This record gives sequence, structure tokens and C-alpha cells, in this order.
Amino acid sequence: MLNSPETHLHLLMFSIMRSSMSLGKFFLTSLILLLNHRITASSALPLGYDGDEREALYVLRAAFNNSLLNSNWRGIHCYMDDPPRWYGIQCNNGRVTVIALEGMGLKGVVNSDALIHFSELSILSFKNNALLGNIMNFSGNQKLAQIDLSGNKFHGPISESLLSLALLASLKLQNNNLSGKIPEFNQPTLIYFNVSNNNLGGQIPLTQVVQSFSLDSFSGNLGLCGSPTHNSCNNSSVHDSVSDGPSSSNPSGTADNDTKKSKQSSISGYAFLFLLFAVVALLAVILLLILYNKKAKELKNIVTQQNRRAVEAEDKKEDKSEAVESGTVVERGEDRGKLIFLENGGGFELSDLLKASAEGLGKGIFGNTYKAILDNGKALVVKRMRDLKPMTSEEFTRQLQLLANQKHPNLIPPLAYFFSKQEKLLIYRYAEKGNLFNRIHGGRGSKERVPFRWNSRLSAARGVARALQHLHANSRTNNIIPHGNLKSTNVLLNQNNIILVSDYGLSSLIALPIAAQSMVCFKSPEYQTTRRIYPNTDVWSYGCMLIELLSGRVCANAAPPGVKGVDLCSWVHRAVREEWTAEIFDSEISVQRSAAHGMLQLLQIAIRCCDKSPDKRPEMAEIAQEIEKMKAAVDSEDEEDVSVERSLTDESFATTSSIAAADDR
Ligand SMILES: Nc1ncnc2c1ncn2[C@@H]1O[C@H](COP(=O)(O)OP(=O)(O)OP(=O)(O)O)[C@@H](O)[C@H]1O
Repeated sequence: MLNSPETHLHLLMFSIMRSSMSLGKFFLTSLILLLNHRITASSALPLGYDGDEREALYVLRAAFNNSLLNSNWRGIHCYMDDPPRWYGIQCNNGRVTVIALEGMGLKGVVNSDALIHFSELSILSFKNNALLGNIMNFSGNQKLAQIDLSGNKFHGPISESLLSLALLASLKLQNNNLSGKIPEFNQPTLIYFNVSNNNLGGQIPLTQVVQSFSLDSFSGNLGLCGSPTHNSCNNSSVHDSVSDGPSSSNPSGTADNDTKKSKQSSISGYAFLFLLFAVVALLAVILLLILYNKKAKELKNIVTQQNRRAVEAEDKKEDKSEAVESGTVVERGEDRGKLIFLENGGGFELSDLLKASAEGLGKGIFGNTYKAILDNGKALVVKRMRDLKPMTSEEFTRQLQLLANQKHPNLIPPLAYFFSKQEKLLIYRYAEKGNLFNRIHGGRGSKERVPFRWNSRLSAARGVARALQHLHANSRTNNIIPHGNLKSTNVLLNQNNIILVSDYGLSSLIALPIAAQSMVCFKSPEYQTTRRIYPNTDVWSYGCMLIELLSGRVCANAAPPGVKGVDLCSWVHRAVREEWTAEIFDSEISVQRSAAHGMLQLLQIAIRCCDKSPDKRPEMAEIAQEIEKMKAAVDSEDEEDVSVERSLTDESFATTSSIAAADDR
């Protein structure tokens, strides 16, 4: 896990409340530390990402000038096999495969060559924004299969470069200002096509592919004629289409050539005049926009300066010893945020947090996590949240309150949160004994390693099952994913080794593209095949975690950055099928003879949880009940020393094999 050097939490809080500049600096420091860590960890590898792609994304970011992208699109966008960190971007092997920026109110002009470097791009969506410009040149994007530019302000013709996309399956250009004719699409791969509600004209191409789409795909374009519309094409539009396309209704060119030429030249004369007029109008609009922007910027600067002066003056007047009551909302101006306690008497106040020193614990989906130590020695955990769904402070509060209301001895709910326009923080109790991942894998091979024996592993499995059962029982009605990100780094141990499941229910806060890249649920078999997740997708994550607990191997779906893992469900199925089941168990527990029965039982439960079909997995309540009934092993020092004669043999797995074989599809 990443451990950044000691730093001061009050810097973070102070910067949030006082100065966006120092906040940026703090953020930059954390980012540099993170990048350093990554680069050191993989110094043997080449660059690991595509520089041209990153530059092209920066150009797009500048064009969009969107606050979320301005803050989120920083650093390395795709690094080798790491999950990508940029909002709306998905990658494979350091290359961008998906750009999906939907419904974000994006404005600005997208250059026609904006995507030329993305040769691995397969999905592009700018759906429902307010983007301007011509349809891009896609000649460099031969892997593009889905394009959705609908609901924008794109104008001009539909780019002919689309004709070169041999894998194109879906093209959505509806609700724009596109004009000109529809190109003669002929890719047999094209199964969805919509150009409705534009200003397109001329005859609809007679190619088999284009003609296979219904009237809905073309409606709302007054200038279109020919099948499947009910407008017959008048002579000029028919001639247009005849002269431009080989698959038009008169390909032999038997019409009177002279008449055709004179009509064509008069049409192109009008077209030229129209174009000239359009160019002049466009230049005038651009000039006006530039002037307007300049004025707006000047005005904004003046207002910002005045505001800053006003805030400084107010700060001087403020009583420094302002009391902060725990259990109440602490509010010092909307833009400077609020600290809200979710539990009465959190035992600390904002002023304590401001003075606390902090050290980095690591970086998760949401950003950096810090351990903050208050002056009285109490430790808290502060999570700095990034990539959240756009939501109001009220929505955020509602979601957090729901999470805080989940009371169970094996859950660790948020204690408090901080909300401002730029910054969202979650504050938790500190779990003194770290996480289950470190307990299973940490210090292997070193003298410091304290063996993690069967009874403790069984307690961990039981604690997590109880916590999940509680979450599942309490969220059944609204069909949400109760945990969504169950993995061993999110299972914590307190001073008394009590299991505390953390980070539950956060999928309701995080933006979908980021969640889909990072959260464990989205790596499940059902999401890979159907793009859907279900409440009992958690059961699958639990199955993976049980195998990690039994085998001491890292689970690929839940491995921290920089750690390689194994697809444990497939691995276990293979082990059982190929009859090397005895190898599954971690040597620290396989030497415990009295634990053999329990280990087999837990393995069988894990295999059922791992079923590819969500319907066939057991309910969390059933699993919890089965684990409750399992007895702790009667342990002794002697047992732990049986290293030569393994207590588990392949024969002892006869029952397990048959169950797993039935489950293995
Ligand atoms: N309340 C806590 N007490 C002690 N350690 C914690 C606490 N919360 C998180 N941690 C530890 O801090 C580190 C970073 O946590 P964080 O939640 O940011 O990332 P993660 O768990 O690795 O990934 P993800 O964001 O996907 O959950 C992890 O090692 C985690 O176990």
C-alpha cells in the first residue's frame, strides 16, 4: 500500500476553507507522490501510456472547459493495465478504448481531427451535451463500433470518413443541426442508425444497409426524400443522388447530360453563394463571441477580487474562538463548505481536525485516504472523495445519512463529512489493526509475520457474512447494490480484532464510468456478459474473498494497484476439476488437522457463491447461517508443526470436487 510521507491534515482543511490555490498545491503534492510511486514500481516498463492520446485529451479538455474534467483529467490517463483514473475514459493496455462523456453540459467546438490518434477507440459518446463543430474525421479510428453524438449542436455534413469504419455497429447522430446528404453506408455490421431531427436533405441512399432502417431513423429532416419517407424525390434531388452515388436508382447515367450539367452548375452556383454567406455569418459570430468572452473574463476578475477582499475583511472580524458543537452542522459559508457530524458526539470538533497531523494510508477509487491523529491521541480516517456523481449538498447528505444509519457491530459507518463545492471528505473511525488484505498477505516470508490461523480466518469470514447479511436485509426494497466494492482492503480489524466492513453503499455516490472501471461488482461475470449488476453480485465478491482467505492468494478483481492477482473463482474450479485441490489451501492453515473439515465446508460455500449465474448463488442470509454453525477448530501447537505430512489430501476432497464440477460451466 502506498504510504506517503507525514504531512499535515490541517493544511488540507485549511486550504479547503481558505484558499483554493494552496488546495491545488496540496493536491499536486499528493499526485506527484502517487506518480513517483507508480513510476518507481514499474521502472522496468516502457512509457506505459500513449503520449499523443493524452495530448489529444488535453485539447478536448481545453475545448470543453468543464470543471469536473479540468480537475479530473490530470496526470496519466491510462497506465498499462492499471484501471484508468480519468472520468469517462476506459483503457486497455495503456490505450484509450472508450470515451463516454454524456449529459455533462459540455460546450465548445470539437475539432474535426480531435480523435485522429485514438486508433484503439471502440466506443465514443458525447451524447446530450451542447457541442459544436463538424462531425469528426474518423479515418484514424478503425476499431470504432459505437458512436453516439446525439443531442448536440454539431453542424455541417455527415463525415464520409464514417464509411471507412468496417466495424461500425451503431451510429446515433439524431438531434443535431447536420445538413447535406446521408452518405452511402454499406457496412453490413451497422445495426443501429439514427439521423432524425437534423437538417439533412436529398434522396436517402438506396444501399441495402441504409434502406434496412425504419422511417424513425430519418424523421424530422424536412429535406429528405425517397424510401422509407413518403416524400417522392423531385427531379433535382433525384439527380443529386444519381450523380453522387453508384447505388442510386439510375446508375447507368442515361439522362440527358447537357440538362443535367446546366442544372448542376446552377445548383453549385447557389451553393457557393450560400456557403459564402454562411462563412461571413460564422466569422461575425466568432468575433462577437471572442469580444463577449473577453468582457466576461474582465468582469469575473473584478468580481473575484472584490469577493476576496470582502472575505478577508470578514475573516479579520471573526471571533477566532468560534465554538463548534459536535452533532450540529458547522457552516462557514456555502462556498467554504460544511462539516457535518452523522453521529452524535463524534468526540472531535472541526478545530481538532484542523490541528491534526496526518499520514497517507493509500489511494482508493475516490482518491487519497489519510490517518489523522488528533491532539488527544484519537485517530480518525479522512477520505478525500473524487469522481462523484454531480449532486447537490442535500442529495449528498441524504446518501450519507443512509450509510450512517446502517448500524451493525461488523460495519464501520462514516462519522462525519465535509461538503463544499470543490471538496468532499468522509471521516471514519480508525481501525487499529489495518485491513484483511494485509493480514492475509502482509510480511510473508519475514520473521515479523504472525501466522494467520484457521480460527481467525473463520471469524473474518463470519464477520463479513454478518455485515453483508445486515446490509442486504436493509436494502432489499430499493434494489440497490448493498456493498458494491467488497474486497479484503475494505475489511478492517479494530484493536480487538473485530471485523469491520467499510466503504459499503458508495456506488450510489460515484460517477458510473468510474465505478464501472474500479468497483469489484463491475468485474463480476454478469457485468461482463450483460452489463448489469444485481444486489447479489456482492455474493460473488464474497465468494472471491473467501477463496483469498482460504488460499492466501491475491484476488485479481480486488488487488490493490501494482499488485498482481489471480482470477480466484476460475482457479478454484480448475483445481477441483484437475484434482489438485489440496494445493488450494494456504500452508498456514493446511497444517492444522482439526481445521480440515471447516476449510472444506468454507470452500464449498465459496464455490457456490462464485457461480456465474447470479440466480444460482445462495442468499447472504443462508451463507451467514451456514457459517454461524461452523465450529472453531480445536487448535494445538503440535498441529501447527505438522509440515511434512499435510493434513489435507486430495482424497479428502471427493465431496468438494463433485460440487465444484457441477458448478463449473
Ligand atoms: N477506517 C479505516 N481504518 C484503517 N484503515 C483504513 C480505514 N479506511 C481505509 N483504510 C485503509 O486505507 C487504505 C486506503 O483506503 P481506500 O478506501 O482509499 O482504498 P482501498 O480500500 O484500497 O480501495 P477502494 O477505494 O476501492 O475501497 C486501505 O489500505 C484501507 O484498508
